[in-house]
Amino acid sequence: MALAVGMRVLTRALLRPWARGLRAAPGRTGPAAGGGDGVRCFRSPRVLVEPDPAAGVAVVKMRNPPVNSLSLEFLTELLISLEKLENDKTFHGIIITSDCPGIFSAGLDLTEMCGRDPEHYAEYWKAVQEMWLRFYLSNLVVIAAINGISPAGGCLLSLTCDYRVLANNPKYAIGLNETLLGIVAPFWFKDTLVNTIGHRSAERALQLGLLFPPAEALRVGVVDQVVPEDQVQSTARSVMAQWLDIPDHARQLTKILMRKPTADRLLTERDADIENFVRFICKDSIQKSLHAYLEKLKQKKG
Ligand SMILES: CC/C=C\C/C=C\CCCC/C=C/C(=O)SCCNC(=O)CCNC(=O)[C@H](O)C(C)(C)COP(=O)(O)OP(=O)(O)OC[C@H]1O[C@@H](n2cnc3c(N)ncnc32)[C@H](O)[C@@H]1OP(=O)(O)O
Repeated sequence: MALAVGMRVLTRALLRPWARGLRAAPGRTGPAAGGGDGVRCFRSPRVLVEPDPAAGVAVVKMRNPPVNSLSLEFLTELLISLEKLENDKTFHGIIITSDCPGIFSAGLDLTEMCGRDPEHYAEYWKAVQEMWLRFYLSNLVVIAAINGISPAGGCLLSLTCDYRVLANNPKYAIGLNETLLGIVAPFWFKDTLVNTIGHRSAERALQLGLLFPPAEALRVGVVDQVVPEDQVQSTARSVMAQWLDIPDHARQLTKILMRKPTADRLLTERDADIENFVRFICKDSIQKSLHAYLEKLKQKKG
């Protein structure tokens, strides 16, 4: 228990000033209808939290249209929602899913990594690290109900969860496809994938930038279950019930035992990782590839 408490104190201490600022800002987040049972539901412009207090579960819906790209503001709102749910003893599990049809998350927001200054890149990267740390080490059971395509950072967010349910739709794919953009998945992205699918499969997937369609994602282990699209949420709910049957303290400590060594690697190298990112992303060649990639996305529309 002391270990679990220690980890929570540590991760809380890591909450960035940008998050503290936003938390204090009136009107950005606030209590909304949660029923007459005293349970509060928190909303923010890009995150909709639907609480089910009787089950001890909240559904966190990402709604940052058009593609749920993980912008600085969106990451901040996600972290604040997670923290509020963790601090509310009513909740033992969350289901993270998308409110944008066909897209779970398009990953990191490319516009945060293009044409900005080094200070911005550093701030953004710290927020990405924070998202990974907070979700990966959350004391809650976190289940991803993946109802759309989930490349790169979207896949990373799913990989932080305890269980992944993917909709069986041939248009959906999931994976760390960074090399296709000419960029390199950082060591903690890689570690998370290795912990999920093993070294050999991760090496192949990372070098080739593979985006796995549902059947392959299940075969390689990037997801735990593939179900018809209309059963993603209900499956996530029944899996959640099974996880919540386990005594919470034993499950939480086991989670920390499994994940702490991976998280510690980033925690001890956090500043160096930010410096590496800023150095890498500021390179002319990288900026050119990212600009070209964004242009290609825009031109796709015709
Ligand atoms: C040595 C190493 C040291 C340090 C580390 C250094 C490196 C960096 C590591 C960085 C890791 C990066 C992780 C990432 O997540 S990068 C992002 C990867 N994401 C993708 O490749 C997905 C891109 N998007 C798509 O493929 C499609 O948009 C998608 C999701 C299939 C949806 O398709 P569709 O419905 O047709 O929608 P559009 O393509 O038309 O897109 C609509 C609109 O959204 C914009 N957009 C899409 N994706 C992003 C994004 N990730 N960020 C920002 N904006 C995005 C797109 O441009 C369109 O904009 P418009 O203005 O035209 O409406």
